[in-house]
Amino acid sequence: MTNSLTFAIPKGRILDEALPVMERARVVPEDAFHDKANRSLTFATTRDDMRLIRVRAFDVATFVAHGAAQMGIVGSDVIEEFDYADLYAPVDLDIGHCHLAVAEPKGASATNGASHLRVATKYPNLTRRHFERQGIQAECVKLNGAMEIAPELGLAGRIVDLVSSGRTLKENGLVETDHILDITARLIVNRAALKTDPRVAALVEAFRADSENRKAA
Ligand SMILES: Nc1ncnc2c1ncn2[C@@H]1O[C@H](COP(=O)(O)OP(=O)(O)OP(=O)(O)O)[C@@H](O)[C@H]1O
Ligand SMILES: O=P(O)(O)OC[C@H]1O[C@H](OP(=O)(O)OP(=O)(O)O)[C@H](O)[C@@H]1O
Repeated sequence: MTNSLTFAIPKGRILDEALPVMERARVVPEDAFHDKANRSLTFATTRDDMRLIRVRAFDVATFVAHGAAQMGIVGSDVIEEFDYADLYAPVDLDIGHCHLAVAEPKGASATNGASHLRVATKYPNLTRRHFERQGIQAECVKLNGAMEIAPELGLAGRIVDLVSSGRTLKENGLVETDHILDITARLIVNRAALKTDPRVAALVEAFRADSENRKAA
């Protein structure tokens, strides 16, 4: 067998939408992958030259950028936050729709006139860039989840986080004040692998063709 391809996918919420897209590109995990009790992180696929790894969303980009995985699926939020030069995102998969937003406690108007702000977020780079464009220096407090409780506990006056239905903000007494970035999940590939391994290029074409078929339908 030739050297194996490694395809990285996030373990959380994109997964359900990603699996049918992957299946149409003939990337199909073994049955054990669907067993919630299974603690394995590596899974065989129906291709004997490909395996899947299931990792955290931010780590998908890291594995692919370093060539430890040749390709993967991840939200454009993660791609933009890291901005890895070795990562190429050739196909918008039109799944995992959400947006990145600034939010603050209802009635606070905390950003008015300030030149320096404290912001709780999982996205310090995107946050700093967003506020820099407004001439504001953002001091970021890095959290990995549950950003929405930070203002109430005095950790930061506002948050930058993903919003989909808006329910999490509402149920935590926050309102959106700025829409930063629309987000969808993308196919990502390692640039060197794309140049040197024709199987990677063929898979990119399979995902691209599926995406175009869906757009045309
Ligand atoms: N509310 C949402 N609606 C739609 N897509 C979302 C939403 N929240 C996050 N996403 C997308 O899903 C990705 C997170 O995927 P996932 O839940 O698999 O992450 P994870 O690996 O479980 O994250 P964590 O590191 O928090 O454990 C985000 O990067 C974003 O692209
Ligand atoms: O607008 P909504 O539809 O309410 O979705 C927004 C929530 O979804 C994401 O969290 P997720 O559920 O992925 O959990 P996390 O805190 O572990 O990231 C995000 O961080 C928000 O908390």
